[in-house]
Amino acid sequence: MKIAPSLLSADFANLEKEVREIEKSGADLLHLDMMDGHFVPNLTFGVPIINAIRKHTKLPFDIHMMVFNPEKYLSELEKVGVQMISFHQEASIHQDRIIQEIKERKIKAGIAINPATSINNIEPILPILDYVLIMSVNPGFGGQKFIYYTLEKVKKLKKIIQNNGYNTLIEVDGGIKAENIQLLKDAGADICVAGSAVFGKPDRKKAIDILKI
Ligand SMILES: O=C(CO)[C@H](O)[C@H](O)COP(=O)(O)O
Ligand SMILES: [Co+2]
Repeated sequence: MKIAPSLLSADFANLEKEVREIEKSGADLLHLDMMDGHFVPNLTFGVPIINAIRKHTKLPFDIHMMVFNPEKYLSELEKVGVQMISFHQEASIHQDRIIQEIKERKIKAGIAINPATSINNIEPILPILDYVLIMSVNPGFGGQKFIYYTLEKVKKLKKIIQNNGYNTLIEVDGGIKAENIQLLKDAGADICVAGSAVFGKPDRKKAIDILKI
């Protein structure tokens, strides 16, 4: 299973140092939470900041867009050089079109779903998705408690993917820590995002090693 540290819990005044350190600490991806203050009640960073940190690490960039009108940012993100983009099922009524637009740019396309959203809503588009991002907290903030009922969605989705022979990966995001990561492995998660459990710790390498056990 891959670990994607979320920059949301990093020291925003020292981003260059933070991303260099996380690359050396064994992170597989860098998870970047774009929030617009409308889709979620919080504002983080946009393309200029993502572009600034792109120069300091070779880690694949996993962009989690918690924004309305996600299609507005695709062209700029392509220029920056990002490898994965997910947008929220709840934020767009043109999901198929946006997925195609991401894939045309040779970027992996994912759809994110809130804890209260059923996976039935995304079943029709599973064949064209590279990954599904299952939120295990309500989007908007780092450091929240893991919502345990979302594990059932991971298990159900894994079965659908396996039964149909799809290549879709499952990423889980929110409240993931050493205490619950085994449950996510057992449920079939391929990528786990961890913000406070990695950037919130003084020794990031040790934090990632613990999650990978
Ligand atoms: O998308 C997110 C919040 O909306 C973050 O990726 C997530 O919360 C990571 O932080 P933590 O591991 O501290 O929960
Ligand atoms: Co996220």
